[in-house]
Amino acid sequence: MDLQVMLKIVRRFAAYKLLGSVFLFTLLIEVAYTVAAPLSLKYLVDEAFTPRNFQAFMIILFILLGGGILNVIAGAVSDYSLGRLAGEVVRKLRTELFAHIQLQSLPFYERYRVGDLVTRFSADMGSIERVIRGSSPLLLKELLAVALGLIMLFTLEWKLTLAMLAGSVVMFVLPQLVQKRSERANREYKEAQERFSNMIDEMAKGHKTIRGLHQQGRFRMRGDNKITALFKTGMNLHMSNSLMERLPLTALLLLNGIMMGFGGYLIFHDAMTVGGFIAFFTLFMSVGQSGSNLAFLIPNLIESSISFQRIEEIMACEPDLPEAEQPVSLPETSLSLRMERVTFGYNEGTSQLKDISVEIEAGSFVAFVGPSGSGKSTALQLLSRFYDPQQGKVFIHDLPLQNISESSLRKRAALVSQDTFLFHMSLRENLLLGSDIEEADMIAAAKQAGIHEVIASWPEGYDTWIHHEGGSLSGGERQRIAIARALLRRPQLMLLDEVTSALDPAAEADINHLIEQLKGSRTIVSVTHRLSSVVNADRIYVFQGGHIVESGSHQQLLREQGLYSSLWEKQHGFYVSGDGRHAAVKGERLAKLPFFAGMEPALLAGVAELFTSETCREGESVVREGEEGDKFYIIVRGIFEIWKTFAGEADKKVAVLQDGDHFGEIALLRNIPRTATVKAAGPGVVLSMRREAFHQLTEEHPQLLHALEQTLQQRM
Ligand SMILES: Nc1ncnc2c1ncn2[C@@H]1O[C@H](COP(=O)(O)OP(=O)(O)OP(=O)(O)O)[C@@H](O)[C@H]1O
Repeated sequence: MDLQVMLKIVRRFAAYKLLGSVFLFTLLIEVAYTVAAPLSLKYLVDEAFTPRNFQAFMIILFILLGGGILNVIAGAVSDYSLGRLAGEVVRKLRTELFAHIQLQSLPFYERYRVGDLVTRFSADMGSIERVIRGSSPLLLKELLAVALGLIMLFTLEWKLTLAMLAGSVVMFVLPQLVQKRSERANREYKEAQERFSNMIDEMAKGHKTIRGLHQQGRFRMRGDNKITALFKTGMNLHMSNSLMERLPLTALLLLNGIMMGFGGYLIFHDAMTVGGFIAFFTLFMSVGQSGSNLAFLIPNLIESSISFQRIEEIMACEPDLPEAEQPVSLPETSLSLRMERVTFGYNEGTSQLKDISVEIEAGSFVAFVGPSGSGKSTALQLLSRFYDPQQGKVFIHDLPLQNISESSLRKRAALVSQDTFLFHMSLRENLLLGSDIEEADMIAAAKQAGIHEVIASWPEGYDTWIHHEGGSLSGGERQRIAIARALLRRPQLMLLDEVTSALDPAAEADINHLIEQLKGSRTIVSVTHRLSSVVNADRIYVFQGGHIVESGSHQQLLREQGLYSSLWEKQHGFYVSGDGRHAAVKGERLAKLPFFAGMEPALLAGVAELFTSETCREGESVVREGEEGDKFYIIVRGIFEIWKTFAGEADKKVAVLQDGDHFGEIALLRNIPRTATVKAAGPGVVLSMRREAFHQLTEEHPQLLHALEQTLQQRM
């Protein structure tokens, strides 16, 4: 056990001086009584029973009885003071840990997973509490009992006590030898618990994906492995603890032998009375019992000191985004933004943003667009200070972001992200979040976000209880609730991350209309992959590979014929119904696919008719790795992730596709198993064409087949 750790624990007790003193004083009375009681035997036998002295008997009895009553009262006071003391110490530790975790930002939550933190609050705090309430008072009691008992033993018969002490060294030396092993076993068991909790958390949160990708078997296997690890580390811990507990008991047997032998010798040589031996024996048994109780406590103490160290490890994490020493507040006007030569990477050695500069005027509507993974959302996270840049600076209203007080920033700026989190409380509470906003304002915000009618149609309306982080709501509903939640706080700065990605075209048009209305009075930065949403933006920044490669208005960017214009072309040429359930593609759009390039328009119009529209739910797999492929797909709306299995590793997301992308064209040629799984990250609409339908066409127009063969050969 680390002495430093023990000192830190003791220091926590020292903060409660009065309670601590009362506890120690009453404990002393209890121990003194326990130790002195066996001594009465010597006087009972030698002074009262043997000489048949009734008066001495009555005095001893009276003293014993008085001491007993005092002992009972001291015990009750000791229990109360300990209860309060332990409660206060644990409460303070919990509050400090909770507050400290709240100070942390995203990098901390990426380092520590849910299970890591939950285990610290549950198992680790539990073990510390158990030790504070149970083991540490026992430890003190037994230590005092051993110390006082030894003094008494010395007064009774010092030679015998010395002989016993020499023997009892074994009692304490042996457990020391296994202590390191026990500490290691303890740490390993706690880490195994942590890993298991993390897996349960992942399983609960990802149950849709697990089912969607048919991963139950693999998860069961991972679960079995983790349970087996818990079993093995638990067994190891049990064995090392048992060993620690057993060693002193074995040593006690040895000591009994010494006492009988040497004690008998002293009696036979008239160096000790029988009463003295009985008192010595009884007292020694009590001291021995206290000594072995101490040994039983050691595993508990080790466990709690490891738990304490694990909590200290969290407490030692400095917040990644500290508040400035003299933070400034943002004014209540619309706010300008600036990023100056910002470079940022989530991990050391990587850069997701490379030397980017952005200038956003107060009250303007600015969009960040670009391929998936190009860094748009990262830039938004930096603007809302969920991370600090590694190089360069971010300014709001010409104030360095790092100098702005967190409370002012969160009040004036609202980030609406893709992963809306809804709390386990009523919808009303989820919207208001403790603020005293009027009901009418809440409803107005919900109407603006286009969610009021949906909520009003639910039997319990705004009092509907939200379960599973809002998992039973559709992605679009969650997104609109998040927009309403942001709107009703009337922020001057709205940072929107793919807020329309889960909405149908009609709802998307409403939100775009809302943005149009809001701009001017607020500054709006919108990250989106859907370019039709940003045609009216004052300025569009186009991201690629962490750089800003183009910027300007929609018309300017189209004229530049660069990345923006090619993305725009890719996303156009589709027809989508207002409810987003039906889609069709125009022949000229198909001409942009490499294998249809150069085809006659009439022929492409025929190909376009072969497509049928399919809608996909969030988490649904459109194609599954290993399954027979017989369809080719074009994404009309939505974000789709490509997942691949790698032997001996967890499945990996290898790419993300979005509006206008296509996949699975090889299925038009031959029947080979799919090489990856394509899963909808949110609601989506795709157009699909079956191989048989395509082949009917290629029988009449064999050049189609030839073109496709050629393109695929080039790509493979
Ligand atoms: N928390 C994170 N830790 C490590 N890497 C991350 C993290 N978040 C994003 N990335 C990586 O940073 C890069 C940029 O991601 P970002 O989300 O900013 O891109 P994006 O352009 O917004 O794309 P998308 O539209 O797909 O969200 C990607 O390669 C992504 O994998």
